[in-house]
Amino acid sequence: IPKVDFDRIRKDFTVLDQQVNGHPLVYLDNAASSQMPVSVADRLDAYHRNEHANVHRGIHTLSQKATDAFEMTRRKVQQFIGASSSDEIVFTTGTTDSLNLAANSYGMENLQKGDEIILSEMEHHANIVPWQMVAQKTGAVIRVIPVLDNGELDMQAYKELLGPRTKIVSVIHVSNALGTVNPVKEITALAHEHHAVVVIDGAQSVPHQPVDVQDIDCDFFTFSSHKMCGPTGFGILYGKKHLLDKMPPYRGGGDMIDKVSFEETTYNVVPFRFEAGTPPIAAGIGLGAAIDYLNEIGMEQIANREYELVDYAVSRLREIEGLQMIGESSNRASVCSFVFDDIHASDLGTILDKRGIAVRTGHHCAQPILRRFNVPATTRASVSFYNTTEDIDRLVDGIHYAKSFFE
Ligand SMILES: Cc1ncc(COP(=O)(O)O)c(CN[C@@H]2CONC2=O)c1O
Repeated sequence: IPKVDFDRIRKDFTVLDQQVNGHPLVYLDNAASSQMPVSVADRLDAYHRNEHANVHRGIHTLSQKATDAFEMTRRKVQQFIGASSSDEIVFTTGTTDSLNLAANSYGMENLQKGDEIILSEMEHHANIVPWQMVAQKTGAVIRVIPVLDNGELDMQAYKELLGPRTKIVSVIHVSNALGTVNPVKEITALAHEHHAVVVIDGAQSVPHQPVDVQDIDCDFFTFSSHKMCGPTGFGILYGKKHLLDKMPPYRGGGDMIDKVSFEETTYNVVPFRFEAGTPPIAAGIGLGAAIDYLNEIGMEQIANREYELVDYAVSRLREIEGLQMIGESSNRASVCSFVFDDIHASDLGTILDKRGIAVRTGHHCAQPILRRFNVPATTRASVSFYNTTEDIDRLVDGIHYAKSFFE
């Protein structure tokens, strides 16, 4: 496989060419949202300028062309995550929407009082709150897999939590707060031994490594376009066809119906049953362009590049006196989270921004895991394949500069 020239790749991200506060931008907030290559921005521009029309029911040419381009993304997503059919690809507005759909449609239909939903201590709020809402309505109970001191799941505790009342296991693939990559294939196999259904929150895995949902054998898988070089406002719920077929829609309106009368309404087939109203057409086409871009580089190459960068970041950060990494797992993707005893994360983030360095500080919509590590906030640097070791060096220099303020 020819080695990818990532220096040339970086030039595709013109947003990185700017100055921030008089310094060249160093963008290390990719876990929050990735940047968009020129080819995706151009695709969106071309659609808006020359191709826009509403999709699915138009009989005129422009509508058909927009429909073809939009539905092409469904097939691209199917191929990208290794689904067996494009019918298993539901378009949503993002991972949060996808998880709410899984919880409100599959959850509400299949949970009885006393049934158990297993989550983990490191979940993002998008994979906690929808299940709490459904548990309140159904009387189901939420059980939580603890996280070890190194930021990995306590798999022994997980095995002990599994039992005859376990109906759903919903866990994060890669922690957006710690960077830990969880053994989702093993988690799924263990859950299936107890006839539980498995939902994987893949928001932080799909952008950074090859994902094969049939190999994992999970029942549902969710992710967002804006974390994988695509536009915001668009995401995916993958679901095994035999499960989606039995799920009721949880949002009603146009397109998701077959026949409507005031006496009775019948629904469209899967996946359209779950896609009410005019979809974010441009964003869907933009995601298709993002997948083309990622496929051209190759997810293996992207994963290897990012492992190199995150390993370099961890080794350089570890040299800094007083820095405490939160989440020490060697099996990590993209994210480094850290704290200092004597510098609050938001102060550090503000000073880094003054030097053109973009990181995220706070609880990263994962308050339980920060509480577990007894920290109010962390500073999180998250890399993507278009970052460089110079970006990491600038981050480390920026931290030393910030420390000088507090010494
Ligand atoms: C693991 C995980 N799950 C769900 C979500 C929600 O995705 P949407 O916002 O696209 O619905 C995020 C977003 N990550 C947050 C967003 O900002 N910083 C983060 O780490 C996430 O990292």
